[in-house]
Amino acid sequence: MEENSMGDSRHPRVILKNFVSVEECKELEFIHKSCCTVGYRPNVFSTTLSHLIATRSPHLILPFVPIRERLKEKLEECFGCEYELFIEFTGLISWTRGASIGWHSDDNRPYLKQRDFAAVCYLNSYGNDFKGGLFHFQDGDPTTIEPLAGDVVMYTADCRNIHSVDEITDGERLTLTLWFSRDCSHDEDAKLVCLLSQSQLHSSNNEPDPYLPLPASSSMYWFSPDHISQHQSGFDICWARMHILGYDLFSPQDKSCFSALDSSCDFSERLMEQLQLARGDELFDLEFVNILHVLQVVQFYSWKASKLQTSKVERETENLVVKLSESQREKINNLRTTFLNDQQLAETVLGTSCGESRQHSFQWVSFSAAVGAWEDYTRELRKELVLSLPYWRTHQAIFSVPFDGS
Ligand SMILES: O=C(O)CCC(=O)C(=O)O
Ligand SMILES: [Fe+2]
Repeated sequence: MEENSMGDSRHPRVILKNFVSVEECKELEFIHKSCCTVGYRPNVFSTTLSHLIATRSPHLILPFVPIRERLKEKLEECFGCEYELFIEFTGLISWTRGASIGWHSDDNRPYLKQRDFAAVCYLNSYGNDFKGGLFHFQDGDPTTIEPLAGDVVMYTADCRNIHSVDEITDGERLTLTLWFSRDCSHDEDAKLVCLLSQSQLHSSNNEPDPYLPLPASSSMYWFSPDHISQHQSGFDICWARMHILGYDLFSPQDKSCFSALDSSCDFSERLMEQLQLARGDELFDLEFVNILHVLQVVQFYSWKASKLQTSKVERETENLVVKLSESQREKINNLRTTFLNDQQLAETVLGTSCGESRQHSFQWVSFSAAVGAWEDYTRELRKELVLSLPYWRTHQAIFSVPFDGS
């Protein structure tokens, strides 16, 4: 089928090539890998916009804004329903080994009847980043879509577009998925503006540092193979993502409850504790406020590593790290046993044999530069959010506000 053309009216659908830029894909990948929770189905992870607000990272909504706008405009144009649609849901969704979905339409539950259209943006690529995961339409053309970063598929949510996704066999398949509704009572924007207004009030109430993320309940980050044995076997997905990238975590507080054998201490509290990063036999000097804080910086470094390496980093390497002592190592191992209870499973689910050659070489000097660059990035987005929110509240809608004086 030709790009942008509606082809067969019995199966209203559109494929857009390179609709999302490489840089936009990378930024959304950074957000997902530092903020996602376990999803609604086995081996699926998701990041919703309301979750970003709830975990004190509302500024991370901003990178979605221009993409949502362009998608809605394009969809309305292609399907001839200008000014009729509301975004019902926006989310980053990743599927890992074992995830798949059989033939279905996207409005196939009583509580999904408000869905009129779907837009799926592929943020990474079949073959490069994951294996399996091909998208199929049951009838009409095209039948099969090979997900490629930047491409978008849009289709009606009804039974004219029955589709399926093959099982993922390796890697992590990432999409930005939106559903649209004609029913204004399902407008996601109005709900988000309301949540943002509340969180804004909250953060002005003498919060020490509103830039720092706050983890949700630990169960939202716990991956267990059977969904029954919570906290028995499985792993914390934040811990697992850092493990996959070669990091360990150390708790500078000398608390006995960090022993894997001591179950009297509340599990969820440990994620909120101050943490330090370790790598090999080295301990990074900086203390992070909680697991999400470390993870955002680590993922930011992964995103920006190549740039941070080529730019001249003037800072001294010494004083950044110390050698781990024997007892510190032991504490790290205890932590790991608790949070990566099933290390093998974590590596199978979140690790990949795809694209291993693209892993950048690690340097503490450039990591240290990434800490500062992450703070700058966060501060800029915060500023933009604070400026945008009054306009969003007035219009009860989320849109790009041009700050050029107009
Ligand atoms: O990710 C895709 O390609 C489609 C996913 C899907 O069908 C769904 O979430 O309903
Ligand atoms: Fe679907």
